[in-house]
Amino acid sequence: MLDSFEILTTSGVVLWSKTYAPTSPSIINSLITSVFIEERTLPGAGVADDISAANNPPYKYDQHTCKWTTVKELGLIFVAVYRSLLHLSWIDKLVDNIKIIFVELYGDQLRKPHTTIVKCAFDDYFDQQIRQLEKTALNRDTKVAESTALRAEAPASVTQDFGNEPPPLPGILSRGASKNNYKDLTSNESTPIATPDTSRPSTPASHLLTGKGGPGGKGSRRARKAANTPTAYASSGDELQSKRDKASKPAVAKKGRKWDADGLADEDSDTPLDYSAPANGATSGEDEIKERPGAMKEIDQSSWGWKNEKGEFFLKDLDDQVDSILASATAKKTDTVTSSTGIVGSSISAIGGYFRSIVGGKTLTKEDLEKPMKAMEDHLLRKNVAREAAIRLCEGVERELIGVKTENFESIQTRIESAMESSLQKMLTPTSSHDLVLEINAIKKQRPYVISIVGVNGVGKSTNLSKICFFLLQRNFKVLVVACDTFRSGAVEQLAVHVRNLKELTAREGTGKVELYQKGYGKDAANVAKDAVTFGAQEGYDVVLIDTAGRRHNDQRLMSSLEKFANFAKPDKILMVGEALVGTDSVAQARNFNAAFGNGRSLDGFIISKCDTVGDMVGTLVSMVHATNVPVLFVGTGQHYNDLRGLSVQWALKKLMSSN
Ligand SMILES: Nc1nc2c(ncn2[C@@H]2O[C@H](COP(=O)(O)OP(=O)(O)OP(=O)(O)O)[C@@H](O)[C@H]2O)c(=O)[nH]1
Repeated sequence: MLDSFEILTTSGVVLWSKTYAPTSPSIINSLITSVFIEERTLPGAGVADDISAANNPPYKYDQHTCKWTTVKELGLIFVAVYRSLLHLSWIDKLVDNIKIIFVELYGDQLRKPHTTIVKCAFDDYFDQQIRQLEKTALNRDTKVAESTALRAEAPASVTQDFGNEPPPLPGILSRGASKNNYKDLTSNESTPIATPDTSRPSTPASHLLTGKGGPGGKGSRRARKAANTPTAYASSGDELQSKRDKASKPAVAKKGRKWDADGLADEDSDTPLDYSAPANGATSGEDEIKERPGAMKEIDQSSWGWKNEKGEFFLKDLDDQVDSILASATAKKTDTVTSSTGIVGSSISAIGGYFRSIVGGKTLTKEDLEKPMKAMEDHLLRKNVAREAAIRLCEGVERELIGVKTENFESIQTRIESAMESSLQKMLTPTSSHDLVLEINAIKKQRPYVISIVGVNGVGKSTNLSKICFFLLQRNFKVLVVACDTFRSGAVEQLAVHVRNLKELTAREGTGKVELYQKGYGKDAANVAKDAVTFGAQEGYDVVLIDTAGRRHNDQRLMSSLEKFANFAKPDKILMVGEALVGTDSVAQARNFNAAFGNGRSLDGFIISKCDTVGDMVGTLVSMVHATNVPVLFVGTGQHYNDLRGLSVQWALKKLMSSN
């Protein structure tokens, strides 16, 4: 458990702080005095070097430990204080990330001479990091728990090996892994800075900073949303809205909506969820939605999208901003490292290290490879690859290596690289061409090309459908977007917002044409899809893009309605969106969706969404392909309409083999 975090200048002025448990000011005062004022030599202390928190020795005082890092150029110190009894595996990452984010946000202001920041609204950014590191720690903990359970069944000689990763340790997780674990003892307001109370008394404040409050001072996205109280959201914003609504209303027992075998709502079972236009026959476009009070009319643009300097729309939130700050800092670091290495570079040395005991001139046997392959399997598990997929990949590598005569350590390492590369390549490379543009052009004169998007709830179906739509619009196609999520309240409006954004982009760029087809809620999705395809053909659309309701892959009833859907809509492509974050469940998700369409119909491809949020842990794409032999066609890399990429096997390989 973290007790407090402070950002202060080397002269002792506190720029920002957050306190979770009361701590004595003398802890940080003592750190400053010992390390920064008296410049006592601590082994490895890096005041002058801006080195990472992990490389600065912890400073211990009165049952507390301080982890810190510095930015010499700006004279800044970042300190986290926690009880020495605890081992917080994520603490160095927190300190380093906070340094990167703070410098990115306020660096320019701090560089200006004679500037004083009166108040800095950094709380949101700090909380975001705590949340994110908590989530990562939780994922790792779950994975290792699974791994440990499986190892318990393994022979005693097989020991658990975490490689370079520290084993999971109690910290945030030991307190229940909930985002409410921390009680903020400071107010919700950011800590005022540079006041006598918050300045460290032991040193002169030579470096007072003033200014307008930095980027955070403009108000967080969340704060703006709350202020605007919008009626519809383009992305998960509607979830926030519903949370606010719930909080402000007295609890009323809610009657469950009943669904029949086709996923249709029993009309009498509950209040209709239809907030869209009255379904008065074949409707297209968002105009009719607008006619309904409280639907689209009052949308405040700041609630659903941002515009960049060119005036282009994109969806963005705090997570996105922080991720891109950290990613660009990592990219700068990686550039320097990788410039002297190959695609995988030194990263594979983590696994190559297991071969050090094998001397040159030996012909490799299965026994020689047993330990290194186990290490490689663990490495892949840490990358979010499901166990059975990791085993299959390792078997491929093992097959290539057995019987190979070793020369020296370097040559084994190169062989592992190429064996793993070819094993991955075999798994990930589609066996037939999937050039969407070619396929659409081939049939567009006769009928529209029909694409439907399926997947579990919240994985990014609508967002990635919109990205595909944007891709098609840029290629001048005429696209009909169909709202077949007739189930979740707000889904139609959400899609309408995407269509409106895309229309605006299209109008500016003068390419393609897009309309929305929707029949509101509670209708049979298969019938809506069929009607939409007929409508699309009549109106000369090139592509019909169908969004569907999210469903749990193990919900028999909702999954069975996919068969009727496929029969009625007759899609040319059924694409499943799988979330990169999903982990081991990916195999079951992929298999169940692949088997749901009946009549020999199966999935045609995956879109792996949210790859930007998992760093190097892109194993989900391997797991899903392994489970089904269905190729990954696209990866989602963010929340902007152009954050969609075709799969590059080299990119996946580099991520999977890196030792981070
Ligand atoms: N960072 C990131 N976020 C994404 C990506 N794709 C989608 N999202 C976000 O994921 C959230 C859910 O996306 P939706 O498109 O609403 O998901 P959905 O599957 O249609 O949701 P349901 O209709 O409720 O099942 C939104 O906040 C999106 O902005 C991606 O590639 N990267």
